[in-house]
Amino acid sequence: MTNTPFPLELQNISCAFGEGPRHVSALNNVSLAVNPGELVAIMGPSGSGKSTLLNVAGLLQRATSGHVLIDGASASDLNAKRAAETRRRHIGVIFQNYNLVPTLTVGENVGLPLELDGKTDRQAVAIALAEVGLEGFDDRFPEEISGGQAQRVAIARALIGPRKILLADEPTGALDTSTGDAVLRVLRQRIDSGAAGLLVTHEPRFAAWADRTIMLRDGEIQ
Ligand SMILES: Nc1ncnc2c1ncn2[C@@H]1O[C@H](COP(=O)(O)OP(=O)(O)OP(=O)(O)O)[C@@H](O)[C@H]1O
Repeated sequence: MTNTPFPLELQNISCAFGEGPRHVSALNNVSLAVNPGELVAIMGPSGSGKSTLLNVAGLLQRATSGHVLIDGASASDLNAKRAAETRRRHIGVIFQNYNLVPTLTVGENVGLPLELDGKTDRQAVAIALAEVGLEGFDDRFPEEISGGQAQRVAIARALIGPRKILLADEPTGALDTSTGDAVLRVLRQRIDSGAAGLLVTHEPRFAAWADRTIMLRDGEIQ
């Protein structure tokens, strides 16, 4: 019998920045496996390595040592182009800052991951925008919407297409309580339909949406 691989697995990840007196060990031998349909909250004090862990899992930051496995295949040594392709096809990342492209409309921003893969799909864009409560916003530009709406556009962009891994770094930061809950509900629905997720949050109230919580301290799982 073969074991089904985890959608996302981190094996013995260490990540250091800087040299000499500027050396910082952000992550120290962190291992974590996430099942399909599982949302794992990552909590811990400021500077404990939460964002670094998310960036390594999202192939945005290379670990100093250890492996990132996606569906059992090593993704740690991909070059930048292959890492970007893998991210676009399999991983949705919601950043603390929204990273919307100012010269593209809301609809174009949301559809960008599909567009880059040559798969324009206006219907998928409309569905993703409706999921975050922004139907009809397609033709607005980022400067014409509020901070909370921009955050929801970024979430729609992260959710579009069949992403098997969803990574969210304080996704509720700029949102009022009820909109924050609505966003978590959308994330939770995607997880319940089979995606694997990591959610960095400072708020126990939002961590309560996760199936389990890991605590980081000084780059180590407690
Ligand atoms: N690019 C970088 N260069 C140098 N040091 C970095 C870099 N990125 C992170 N660090 C350091 O690594 C450690 C972990 O940072 P990280 O951003 O992962 O923490 P965090 O838990 O997400 O913090 P916060 O809750 O404040 O966002 C910190 O000491 C930080 O200063």
